[in-house]
Amino acid sequence: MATFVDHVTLHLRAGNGGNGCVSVRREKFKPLAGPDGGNGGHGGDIVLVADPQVTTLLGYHRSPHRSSDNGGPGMGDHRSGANGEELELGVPLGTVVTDTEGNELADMSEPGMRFVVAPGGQGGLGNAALASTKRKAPGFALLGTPGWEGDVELELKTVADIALVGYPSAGKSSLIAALSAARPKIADYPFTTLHPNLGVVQAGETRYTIADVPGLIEGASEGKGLGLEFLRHVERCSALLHVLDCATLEPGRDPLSDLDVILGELGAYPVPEGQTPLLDRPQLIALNKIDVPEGRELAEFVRPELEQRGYRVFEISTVSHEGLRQLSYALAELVEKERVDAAAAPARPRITLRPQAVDDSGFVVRVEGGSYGNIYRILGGKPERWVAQTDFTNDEAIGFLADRLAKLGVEDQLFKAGAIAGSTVVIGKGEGVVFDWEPTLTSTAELAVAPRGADPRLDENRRATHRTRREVYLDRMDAKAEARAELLRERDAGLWRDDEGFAIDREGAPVGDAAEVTTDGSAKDSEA
Ligand SMILES: Nc1nc2c(ncn2[C@@H]2O[C@H](COP(=O)(O)OP(=O)(O)OP(=O)(O)O)[C@@H](O)[C@H]2O)c(=O)[nH]1
Ligand SMILES: [Mg+2]
Repeated sequence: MATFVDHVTLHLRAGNGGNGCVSVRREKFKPLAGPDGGNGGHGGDIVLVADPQVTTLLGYHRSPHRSSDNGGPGMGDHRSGANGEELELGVPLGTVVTDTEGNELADMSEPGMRFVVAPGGQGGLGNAALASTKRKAPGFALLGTPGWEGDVELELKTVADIALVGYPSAGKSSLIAALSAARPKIADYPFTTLHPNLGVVQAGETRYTIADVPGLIEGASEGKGLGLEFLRHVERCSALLHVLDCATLEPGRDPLSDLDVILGELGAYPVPEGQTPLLDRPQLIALNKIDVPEGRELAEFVRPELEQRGYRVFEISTVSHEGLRQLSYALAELVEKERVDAAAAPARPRITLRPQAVDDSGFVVRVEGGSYGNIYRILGGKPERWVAQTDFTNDEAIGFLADRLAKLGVEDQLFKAGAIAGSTVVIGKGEGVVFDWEPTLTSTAELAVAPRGADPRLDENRRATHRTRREVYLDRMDAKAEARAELLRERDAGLWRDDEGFAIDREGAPVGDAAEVTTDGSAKDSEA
């Protein structure tokens, strides 16, 4: 069974960048002749290309996982790794790309349009490229960054010059089959067509496309029948052809009231901003099934009224092919006019070609409370990429990262946010990379004054100033003096006893048999 797919979720993984290489050139008599590690190659991008040859998203429905090649690693002797090959995915014209939250990323409406949906990772620099006058022989290289990985939604919105609209079984599919090479399913029950069919019509010099859309019923714009789901296909067509059934046997239906219902539904459909409301687009009317005698009578009966309402009306039969030629030429004329108008109209604003504008300039420090105190989270394109590029088993690489972060101003911002030495710092979203922060700034003066309003000195590690220390000293001296005076008073009163509990007489000599052990000092003296 043919499945129609107009909506798929693609799972993408763009190639990772290759790692840079650490290598030192060796020459005869000169074993350390400078760094020569090459750069890693870039990972391949995944690119969506609007391709008129592709008509369906079915291939992506069947295999939604796509990935592009990784970049090759750098090598010694200044050899760079190969770039990963770009993966091009052809999508039909009219494919709208959205992220998983439903934000539109790109509208693949023009043939050949390219959209980098998943950028590949960056290749890491080799140690040759990292050498500078200060760091003549780097013992590290940068890692390649991972390619973009995630899901995007593809939705096919039919783009055609003319959309056929009408009640179920009005003969829309029959008409497209009669006018073009399209062979949709035709049957005598409502909602035979479950997905739009596209047909290409050649009328004289003009070639145009028509879309056969599933039948509309009352309430379609609120989602009744197959309505809402399919009105969005009408949204992308520049003109409408109403197909009205003149031979229906259903009670209570006639071409005029059918038209009013359809117009009501089209009018209630909210088109996206910047697009012409459906009813403001050019419309023609085809009165179908005039091969049936009652049908022809009815068509002739309603025709004047429709013309009075300003429509061009065609009486046709998809069975006998009566009236089809005039209709196809009239449509061609309309399409030509639309094309001229569209060319004259100011160009529509260009659409975004990147998933998000890559904001590489800045970063933010976010303070998050945690069970072990505040966590300082650094978010930003550069810091996050730099972390991904760092080989954390290599101290030199870590030092390089620290220098880069400091140069970007990350340290200053951490101070401002109130971080102190030993604070937990996380770079990146989610788990990120966690550090115990060791400020690399050398000036302690800077350390002390930096966190305005949140001076760590006010908290635990308070260091006494000269003055307070003096005060404390004097206090202590006073207390000592007082204690001594008290002691002397007690001794004078004969109350005082030494540690062992012996009373001491006025001269300071112990009383009784404790003579040898009065004090440590006197015992030592006697030993010596
Ligand atoms: N007698 C006669 N029957 C027709 C004509 N056009 C279509 N039919 C019949 O009407 C029925 C419905 O035709 P479809 O072309 O499937 O109608 P549809 O508008 O595509 O219907 P849905 O896909 O359900 O919306 C079929 O049985 C056709 O054979 C016509 O000009 N004359
Ligand atoms: Mg149909």
